Amino acid sequence: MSFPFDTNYASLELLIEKAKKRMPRFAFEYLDGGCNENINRDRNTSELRDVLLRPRYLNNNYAEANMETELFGVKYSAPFGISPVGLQGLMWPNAPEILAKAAFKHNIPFILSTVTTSSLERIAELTEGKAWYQLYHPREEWLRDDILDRCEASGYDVLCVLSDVPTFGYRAKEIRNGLAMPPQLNFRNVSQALARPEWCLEILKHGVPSFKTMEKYMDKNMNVKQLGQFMNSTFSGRLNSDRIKAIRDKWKGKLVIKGVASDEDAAEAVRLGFDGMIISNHGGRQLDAGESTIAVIKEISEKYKGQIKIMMDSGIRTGPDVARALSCGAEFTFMGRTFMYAVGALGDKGGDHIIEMLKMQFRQVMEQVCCDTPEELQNFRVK
Ligand SMILES: Cc1cc2nc3c(=O)[nH]c(=O)nc-3n(C[C@H](O)[C@H](O)[C@H](O)COP(=O)(O)O)c2cc1C
Repeated sequence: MSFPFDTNYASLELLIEKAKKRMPRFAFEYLDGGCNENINRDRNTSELRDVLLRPRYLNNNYAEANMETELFGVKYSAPFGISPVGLQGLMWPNAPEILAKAAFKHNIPFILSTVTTSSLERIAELTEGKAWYQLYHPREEWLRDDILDRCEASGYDVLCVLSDVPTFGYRAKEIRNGLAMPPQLNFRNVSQALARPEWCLEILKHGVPSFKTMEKYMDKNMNVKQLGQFMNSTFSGRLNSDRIKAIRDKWKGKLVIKGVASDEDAAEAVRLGFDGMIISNHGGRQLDAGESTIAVIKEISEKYKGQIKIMMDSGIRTGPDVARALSCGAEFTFMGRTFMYAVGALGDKGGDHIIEMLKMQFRQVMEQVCCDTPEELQNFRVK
């Protein structure tokens, strides 16, 4: 049997091990951490893995697994995509471009974060307008409108508004490492970076990462501390229905809310006219006392199906995890850390590698349970 990925890294555990050796410690901890005691980060995956599927082996009519999944009028090659992640270029230089290119090649959605290190124009160009854009809601209306105009001009069809960062979660390692806002360059960070020569070489090649989409609004001579203050004051503010209505009125494309983690917010998302919602708790990085997303989706998927597209992220790591989430009512899934671990481990090759691996794992689950299409997975869940 031939494998379309590097068999030395045939599991996520192996990729994580490698990424840990190649990324500076502060960057790995930024990626890997949840908040507070990391309880909800771990609960997301452990409760997801309590979901069981029942295989059917004696079926004369089974043809083959078709992973294609339609979402907002686009047929994707698999029911998973790449969640928005901030500061990607700090974790591995050029990471947003590496992942956007891989997503485009494999025909899966890539969501670009407002606070990552490539500009929305560059990613639109690389993906021929197929990427989605995630909006951190700015305090100023003119700034929000300018970003939306840029998204429209660049050809984005799907706008994803983030709801779950009214304030930052308490992330002790980020605070210690100087990555909380305002960020600080300290001796420890510099020595951790110097201990990772491949990362340093890539930084030399691609330049020091910066908030590329936001550069237009920033003073060029800002030092790191001023930059932190700028980001803090620009994005502080809780999302509310007035702010959402203004976006809904202006944005002509599909509108998705990310960060729904309760029945009440799901009802509000439907009422406010969103086309889709991502059941997400930011990978357990915001509310450590929160529920896992699989618990939430089980509760709400039946209730809102058909009224709004229901997607899910947080805690999904593998092909079987994608299948578990779909079996509980998710119509599409996203992953954040999984893709970044792969890029940390394998650099330019990481995006391609992990997508091929996830596809193979997911297809294999479909074949085992004897399921033709992803949406049928619900019929195979052990209740
Ligand atoms: C390091 C890191 C940075 C993130 N930055 C953002 C961001 O800028 N915008 C956003 O909407 N979500 C952000 N998220 C949350 C992800 O979009 C996603 O919800 C989460 O990673 C899903 O959980 P998983 O990592 O367990 O797959 C971030 C997550 C991580 C791990």
